[in-house]
Amino acid sequence: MDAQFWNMKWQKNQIGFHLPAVNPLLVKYFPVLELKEGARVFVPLCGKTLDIHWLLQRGMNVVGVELSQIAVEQLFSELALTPQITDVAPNMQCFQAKNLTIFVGDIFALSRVLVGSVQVIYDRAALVAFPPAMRAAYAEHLMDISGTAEQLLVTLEYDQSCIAGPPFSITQQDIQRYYGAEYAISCLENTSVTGGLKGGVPATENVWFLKPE
Ligand SMILES: C[S@@+](CC[C@H](N)C(=O)[O-])C[C@H]1O[C@@H](n2cnc3c(N)ncnc32)[C@H](O)[C@@H]1O
Repeated sequence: MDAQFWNMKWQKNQIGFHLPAVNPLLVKYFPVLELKEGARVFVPLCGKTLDIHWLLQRGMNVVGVELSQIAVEQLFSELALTPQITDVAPNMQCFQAKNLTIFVGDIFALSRVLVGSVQVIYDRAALVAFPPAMRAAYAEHLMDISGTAEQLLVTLEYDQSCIAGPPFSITQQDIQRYYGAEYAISCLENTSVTGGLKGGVPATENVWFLKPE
């Protein structure tokens, strides 16, 4: 899953991962985060998720990162915001308007200085977007650039031999392996995915709260 793979998905508008409504799991578990108005929420691999609209409406400051410029242009357009665009690093631009800052580029090229201080990470469809070989590096880098901020993390679990990812299946043991040394991990919910994944493969959507220890 390299940049070309994802850029092609956006170019061809093959964005089945993009939900047509705000994720009900975010709405349900947002109170667990106990965020005050103005808190900074980091949304890695944000696409143009409607969850960002919802977080902004709740008075949050949102910082995201996304490879695809198409996605980010659509995000700002759908929010009726005109971004100021600046070059902030080689192959990295920053789109900024009001309480929204989106870095356009590879998350692995993003530094802690650029991200700034964040209270929480909201990871929906980011960890699961990386194949197993890249996942530990993503988890390490995410902790590094966020100062190991607490996380609301949504993952999927299913029989990986039935279909190829993304999204990839992630087990509780995986979460423990990637994050167990730095966070206390609580599972908030396991829900069956209605109709299964891609043609009906039974799957569970898991919601995790990761609190730095
Ligand atoms: C599965 S989608 C999830 C999007 C969003 N979180 C959502 O819930 O709709 C993964 C997104 O991550 C972006 N992406 C993939 N690899 C990336 C990387 N290394 N750095 C930044 N963005 C990346 C893709 O372009 C895609 O929009």
